Amino acid sequence: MASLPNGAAAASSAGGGGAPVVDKEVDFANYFCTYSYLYHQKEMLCDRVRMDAYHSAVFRNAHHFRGKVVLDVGTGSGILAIWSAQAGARKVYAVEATNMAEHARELARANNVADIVEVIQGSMEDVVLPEKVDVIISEWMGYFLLRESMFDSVICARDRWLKLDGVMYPSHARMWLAPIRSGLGDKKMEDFDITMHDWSLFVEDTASYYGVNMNVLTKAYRAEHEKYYLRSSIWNNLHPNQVIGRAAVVKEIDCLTATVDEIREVRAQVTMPISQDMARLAALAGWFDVHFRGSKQNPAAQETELSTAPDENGGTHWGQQTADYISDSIDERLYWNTFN
Ligand SMILES: C[S@@+](CC[C@H](N)C(=O)[O-])C[C@H]1O[C@@H](n2cnc3c(N)ncnc32)[C@H](O)[C@@H]1O
Repeated sequence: MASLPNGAAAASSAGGGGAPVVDKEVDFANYFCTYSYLYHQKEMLCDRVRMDAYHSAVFRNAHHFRGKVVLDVGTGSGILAIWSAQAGARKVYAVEATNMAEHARELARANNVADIVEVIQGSMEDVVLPEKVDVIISEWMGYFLLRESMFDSVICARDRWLKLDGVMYPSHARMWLAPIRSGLGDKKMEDFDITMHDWSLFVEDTASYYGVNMNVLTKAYRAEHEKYYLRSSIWNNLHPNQVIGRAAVVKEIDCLTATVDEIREVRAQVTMPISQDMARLAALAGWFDVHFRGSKQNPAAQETELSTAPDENGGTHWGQQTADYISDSIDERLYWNTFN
């Protein structure tokens, strides 16, 4: 989960927790920082669609967990590790980069699984486990699936620690795009015009009050705001009736075999016929789903799906990412928001 709609990672003054223990670059530090707050973990724990999907996936497939060794990548509050233990795992390594690890430890103790769940505080990339694992479970998905790049850490964990016949939870992921109608594009355009008008007043005032002409910076200011208002996708929670044509899969990922190179860039040629009469194409919306199918050798007894598609019942905290269909650079805007 990313920290805030539209991926704006920010620490809140609410909640406890402390500084992250990993020393990464600045935005990476911000990213980890939010996860050290209980309020933020609670947001994820309150997403019923997300919770129900993982809960069903684990308990309907307890045979994958019974007597097995499990690795939970990014355990956060420890919820997936605790479920794994309750489903019968012999040992669960629960790795968490932030100080949330201490709360996860506390929670495991309070739920009587501390003898099974071993919480390890550290970056997954650096952690050394004493053994290989049968199952890797992780909730690594960001906006439009790849926003946080946490899947890189899962791939790293898989390549280092998963047994050859091991299982990934989730096992598969897909990215979707669909044509939509929305008033958001017009609103963004309006906001952009207001911002530029405000700038011209600022330029006039600075010249008349302080004797310096700022107009030479207008072009740069416009470019900066074009990127913010017009060339980045935004978070949205769409109603299904805003989807005006057929959605298309733009990327399918097998979590057991995917490589970092494979997810570095997503390109697809798709056809999305508009099916609603009189509908104006305003934007494209992107979302994802993941599946829990086990593996070929070790299939799930019951497959589970977690979908973040537009849903009339409110959907998930991931919502959808929308990019206005106003120029030919839509792919660039989705790219920008997904990977930066
Ligand atoms: C989306 S949250 C999921 C938390 C919990 N598993 C759940 O489902 O509620 C991802 C968690 O992974 C942690 N995390 C992300 N990358 C990590 C890494 N490379 N090593 C260790 N922890 C990581 C974050 O700090 C965060 O707590």
